[in-house]
Amino acid sequence: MEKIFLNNTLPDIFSSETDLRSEIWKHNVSFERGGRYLIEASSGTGKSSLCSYLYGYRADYSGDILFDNQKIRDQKVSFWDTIRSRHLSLLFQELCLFPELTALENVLLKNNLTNYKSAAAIDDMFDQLDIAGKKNTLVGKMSWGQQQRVALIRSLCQPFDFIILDEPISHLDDENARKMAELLLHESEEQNAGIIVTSIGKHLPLDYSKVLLL
Ligand SMILES: Nc1ncnc2c1ncn2[C@@H]1O[C@H](COP(=O)(O)OP(=O)(O)OP(=O)(O)O)[C@@H](O)[C@H]1O
Repeated sequence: MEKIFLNNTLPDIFSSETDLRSEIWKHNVSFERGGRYLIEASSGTGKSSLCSYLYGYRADYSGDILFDNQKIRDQKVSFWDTIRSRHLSLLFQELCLFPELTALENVLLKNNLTNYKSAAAIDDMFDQLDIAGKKNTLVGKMSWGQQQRVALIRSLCQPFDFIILDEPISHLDDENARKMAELLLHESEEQNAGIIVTSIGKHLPLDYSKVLLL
């Protein structure tokens, strides 16, 4: 996938809104593979809705969203299976890790779908994010900031053309945010992938090619 295109897209819930200041809703917006995009949002402007639309969980919007030239509305489960395992990775704001599994088990669940990363490469990522000692800890017993790092590692354990990160550093200090950005950038450059980050506060420190207000 080379391009994600939003064509006059608007969540149904905002259809009667007369004071939209968004640079995304009701606009034509392109996210290009290889680009780095920051979406700055205030609470309630539809950040989670946008992520749900792009990941195929919801379609309560007007206008269109296209992956390359293909509209994503009404696509079959098999389309989304391929997209989610090979083309688009999402780090959920709520992380969606399994608390009753260890950090490593959570990561392997994803990696086993494509065997994209070797065991050594996964170990390296735990090292780089300073949570090597937590690999065998149950996620339910980890802090939220530690869980955010596990969720990033999991999101990198698949091939992708684009990666979407929904408020990835809300619970991280600057040093850990920097380490996360470094790992993300390295992995994305290897795949020439596009990065889309949302933020309502602290920004993941990247050299963004475009900043858009939601
Ligand atoms: N599953 C849903 N179906 C329909 N409308 C929804 C759904 N979830 C949220 N909304 C509505 O969409 C609007 C935007 O909500 P959304 O959760 O996308 O915002 P957000 O920018 O992510 O907010 P926050 O940063 O506070 O989490 C809200 O008015 C909300 O009521």
